[in-house]
Amino acid sequence: MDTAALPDIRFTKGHGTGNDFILIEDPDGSVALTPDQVAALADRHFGIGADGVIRVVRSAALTDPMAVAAAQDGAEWFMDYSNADGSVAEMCGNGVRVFVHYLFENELVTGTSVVRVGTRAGVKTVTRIQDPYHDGTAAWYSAEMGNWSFPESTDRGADALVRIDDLDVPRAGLSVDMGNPHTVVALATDDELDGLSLVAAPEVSPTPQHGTNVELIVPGESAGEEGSLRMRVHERGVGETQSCGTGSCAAALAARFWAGAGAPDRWRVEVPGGTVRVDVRGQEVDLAGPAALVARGEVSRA
Ligand SMILES: N[C@@H](CCC[C@H](N)C(=O)O)C(=O)O
Repeated sequence: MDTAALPDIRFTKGHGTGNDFILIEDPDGSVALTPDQVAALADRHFGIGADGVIRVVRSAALTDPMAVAAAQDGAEWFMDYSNADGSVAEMCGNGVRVFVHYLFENELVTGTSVVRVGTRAGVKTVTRIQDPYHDGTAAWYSAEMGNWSFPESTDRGADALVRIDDLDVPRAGLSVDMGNPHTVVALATDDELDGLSLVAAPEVSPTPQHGTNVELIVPGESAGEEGSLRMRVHERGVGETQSCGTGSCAAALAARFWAGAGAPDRWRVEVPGGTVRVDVRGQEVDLAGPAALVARGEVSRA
């Protein structure tokens, strides 16, 4: 990492199901990193390494229209999220849980278990909850992710063709708008999912104007009212990651759509980095999962 290109900054490293982030606390909005600086920090060989960089900043300190709207809506804190390549994304489902965990652990918010967070995809309400799947000590949060949508053509169940290394023929994909763009592809077996290389970005046609995250899923057995699926993901602006929160929501919505009438509204999503839970509530969706902070440090030219 060329530290000369970076301001002196303190950082915290955190993750949600292995989707890892560098958090920079900047309450007054004085640390505006360039895309190159974000990419330098996130570089796994020459930097700290992360899937994304999150600035923890007061909504009122920014001029971004979404931050201005968040401040007017009473959301004190804004999640300023960038992908590892320095591109800005609208939303990060794992990131918003880690963000709220950071606020609590650093006493930037006290006396409540519910926080409303400004994001580029609108204000999200995040609540600390009990881990529904394990008896461990992991901190879990549920985020109201807001509205989702399929494209208008979805009555056919697919609206894109996706070419993936190691698969001979393109597969049908379903686009899901979670505030950020997703394309979900169902595969037939666990072996097919596990055997794929996701080093290269899957090619999606027609090419989405702003790119897309691509989720590969294998739906599993339902347990009572809860469906299940396994997922791997290639994230826009990052590459393959251990988990994607908005991607898990998109995957559950696609699996539920493909399963047809009577499909469950609750889905357990197994990703390489752990387990998250998705609840569909009509045109809205909630995402629950763990959040952890693992290290603190300082980037310094001294
Ligand atoms: N990992 C995130 C999604 C981050 C943004 C994504 N790469 C994009 O460009 O849309 C999540 O947990 O949702």
